[in-house]
Amino acid sequence: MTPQGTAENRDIEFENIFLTVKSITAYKKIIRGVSGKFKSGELTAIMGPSGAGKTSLLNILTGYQKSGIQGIIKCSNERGKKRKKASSDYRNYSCYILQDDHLLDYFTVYEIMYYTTKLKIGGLSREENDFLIDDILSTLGLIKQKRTPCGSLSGGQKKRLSIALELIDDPPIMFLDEPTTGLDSNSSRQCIEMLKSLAQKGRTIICTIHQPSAPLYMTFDHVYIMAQGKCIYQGLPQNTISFLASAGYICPQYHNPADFLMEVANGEYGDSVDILSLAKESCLCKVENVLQYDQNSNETWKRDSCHPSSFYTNYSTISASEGNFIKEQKDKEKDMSIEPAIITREILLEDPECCIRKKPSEWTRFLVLFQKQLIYFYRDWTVARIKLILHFLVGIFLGVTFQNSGYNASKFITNLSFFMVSVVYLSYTALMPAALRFPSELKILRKEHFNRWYKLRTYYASFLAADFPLQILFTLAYTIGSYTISSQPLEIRRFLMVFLIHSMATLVSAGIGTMFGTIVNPVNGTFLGAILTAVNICFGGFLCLFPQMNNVMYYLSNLSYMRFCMESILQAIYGFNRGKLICPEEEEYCMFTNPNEVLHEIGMDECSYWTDFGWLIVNLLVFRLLGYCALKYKVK
Ligand SMILES: Nc1ncnc2c1ncn2[C@@H]1O[C@H](COP(=O)(O)OP(=O)(O)OP(=O)(O)O)[C@@H](O)[C@H]1O
Repeated sequence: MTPQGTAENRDIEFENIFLTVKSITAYKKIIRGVSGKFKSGELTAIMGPSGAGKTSLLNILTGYQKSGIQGIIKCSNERGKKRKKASSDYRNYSCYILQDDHLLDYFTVYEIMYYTTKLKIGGLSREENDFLIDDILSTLGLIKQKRTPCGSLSGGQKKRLSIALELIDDPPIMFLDEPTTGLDSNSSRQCIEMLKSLAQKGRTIICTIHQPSAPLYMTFDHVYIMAQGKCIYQGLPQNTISFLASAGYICPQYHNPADFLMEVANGEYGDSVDILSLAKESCLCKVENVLQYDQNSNETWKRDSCHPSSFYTNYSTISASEGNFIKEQKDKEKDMSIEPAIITREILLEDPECCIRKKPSEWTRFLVLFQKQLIYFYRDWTVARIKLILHFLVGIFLGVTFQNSGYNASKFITNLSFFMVSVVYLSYTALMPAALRFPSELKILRKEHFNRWYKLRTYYASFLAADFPLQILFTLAYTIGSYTISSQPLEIRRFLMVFLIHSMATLVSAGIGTMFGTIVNPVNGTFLGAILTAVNICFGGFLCLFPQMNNVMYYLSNLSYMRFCMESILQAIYGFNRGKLICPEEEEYCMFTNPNEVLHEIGMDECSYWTDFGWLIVNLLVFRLLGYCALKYKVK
């Protein structure tokens, strides 16, 4: 139940990892044949100058980066009983805490922990759930902030909360990208000490870090130093200075070894990367050779054998052939296929089921996510309340503007304008927020989905289930005022038919917004959405009447959801045996008093309300499906 001490021991070993990415003009090698081993029970720091490839390596090890990789990653448990598994299984035992903390500001620490526990672990009672939450929050020193909204937490507290969320299902392997970035030295120390205590309980913890202070550097059990996509040192932090000295780089007295290492890696003492990576290679070779003779060797011995004094001798003998070695390495890199290959992952697992807590069903997750969405809508007053009030006020405003147009035969053109304006208003106000919403939530979604909190389709279904009623509520707020004040026929049936089509216009355009906003960036998403809406308006059958459209445009108008909206609304208003329109006494002449003549004049007399409604349903399904596909593509 508790997070402490229950993690399965798993080591991570990787060999000859290469990463090639395609930039705009050419292929670029980011990681150049790195190997290493990160042991369970240890806190490992991946360090190096900016651009060294730390995050790229972490992305490869976590499975976040999937293309352009070559090499082997092995994950084994304590006893190392071999068992092959697919790469997705490897991820089942790890979590990845990204550099930025993507948290929902409107939830308190307890609430976010509560819902995440519900998403990750099935079958817990409320008491068990609360016990687990308190235990984790106490471990991470967040118990006092239990009722604090996430948006009000400090940077360090947010980082700890991100870790706490991933500790809920007690992953044996944890990856953290720069957990101390943005923290002051005291918070950085607390964070690293907390990670170290978690590692001591058997977890494999790997993090990237930028230039730690000297005491912090010595806190790590293992450091892995990178420069220019290569590993230049791996081992105990305490051995760094003597390792560098053996390679000819003498650390000045009282100088932070981590700083000195970075200076060397940055080339401040000449081109050192190849020399150091060669030095490190020879050190490792020596360790491996000796290990072959002594299978019972323990870890301390292994590290000692990597001590520079023993290494130095070895390095001297190899340095004569240094040029050849470096050339060999470069040739090896050239030989690597430019076309990215998929990485081979070999998983060595004892019993994969034993360390996984019971997962909740997707239905349970759906309910939890649905509840979360509703709370979010309720708490962010800009999402629901302000929109509801504005829709109501705008409905009244437009109703007054188009007053009496509903029954007045002399104002039938004005009445057509009223419905066109209504459909356009509802479309724009649904499309724009939808185009902006997912891009802003994509990072949270990506993190949670990557760490297996839920399936994407579960999230999407819960979003739709919470969003649809809200959109329909907004539409109702608009329709009530505008319909009655503009004097449309006061018949429940006709009102409901218009309301239904207004709702469809809202839901279809929100689907278009989601699709565009997800595929391209928010700026382009709103731009494309605005263009599509403008084209749709032209095909609505009012600005350009269908009888006056050429054949090609008329058939193209079948692609416009606004055409179906206008046809069905005008059928609901003027069709279904409506009585004659009133021609006021002050008017000398009314062209049409018969509603059928109005429909005939605009070429909509042969339309069917329910057929048009059916086409709107098709539009809705198509755009929502495309929105889901776009989201899936972006998240993956
Ligand atoms: N998709 C990509 N296309 C082109 N270059 C890339 C791509 N991804 C990473 N790089 C380059 O690879 C190098 C390593 O990037 P990475 O983010 O791994 O570095 P880092 O060591 O984590 O740096 P920092 O400490 O600044 O975060 C950088 O020079 C970066 O510009």
